[in-house]
Amino acid sequence: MSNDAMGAGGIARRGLILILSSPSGAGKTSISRYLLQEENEAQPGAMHLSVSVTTRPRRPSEVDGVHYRFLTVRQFETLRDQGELLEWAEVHGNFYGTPREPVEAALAAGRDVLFDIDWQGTLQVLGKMREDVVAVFILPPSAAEQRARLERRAEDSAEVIRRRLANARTEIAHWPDYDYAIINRDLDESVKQVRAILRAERVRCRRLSGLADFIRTLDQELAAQLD
Ligand SMILES: Nc1nc2c(ncn2[C@@H]2O[C@H](COP(=O)(O)OP(=O)(O)O)[C@@H](O)[C@H]2O)c(=O)[nH]1
Ligand SMILES: Nc1ncnc2c1ncn2[C@@H]1O[C@H](COP(=O)(O)OP(=O)(O)O)[C@@H](O)[C@H]1O
Repeated sequence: MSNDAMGAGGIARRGLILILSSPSGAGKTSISRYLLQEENEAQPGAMHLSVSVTTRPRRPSEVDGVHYRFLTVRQFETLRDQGELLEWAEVHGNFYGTPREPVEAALAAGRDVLFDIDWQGTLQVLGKMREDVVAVFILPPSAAEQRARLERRAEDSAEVIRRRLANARTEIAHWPDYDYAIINRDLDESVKQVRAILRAERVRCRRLSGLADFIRTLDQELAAQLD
């Protein structure tokens, strides 16, 4: 495929970067999973997940290379120092970063790319690629529900859960940096809302790289009709 995928009505468009951020336990990983599944069922290959690198320990349910690439601090620093990360941050005492090359390849192939990154990474990507980014903030319905979700997930120690809840206060303060906010009460409803955002953002005029040609042709047709 060329640099641009086909947008609505067969008009070529650029891929976009969809960022989902949330305090831990709000549900962004769950939303991402269903979103990817539904989008790629609707149009195979439409959406690519950016798999981050991290120095945090792997959770029992996670697969290396699928959910994250798990690295030592030394390996992480090498990638970062070689300029291979589009953005990176320290979150909850561990390093996380987005490998640059797979993102560039996906966008160049006209695919949309999903990022699950925190507010620090979001600011870096906004600084570099604002026009391509749609940033969505996912929030839990309440602090009690957020804690209950982290406890039900049962993949982190009590100490790790405490730290994540403490960091949530800093994270939610960054809501003004985002384009959209979703309160994740019902998972299906939240996935629907993200898909509605995507649907609209895909037909933003500035993403429709084929629009100028389409309008030129339309204008010529109109002129010919009036001759
Ligand atoms: N800046 C940045 N943040 C990331 C990246 N990958 C994950 N994160 C964020 O790091 C935080 C912790 O993620 P994780 O350890 O998976 O815990 P969870 O949020 O409780 O599922 C979340 O806010 C993620 O969005 C990345 O590549 N860059
Ligand atoms: N809308 C929801 N209602 C109830 N439980 C949810 C909802 N969304 C996610 N969960 C559950 O809450 C826990 C945390 O969700 P997860 O997607 O891992 O959050 P995050 O990636 O934001 O840390 C998981 O056990 C998940 O199944």
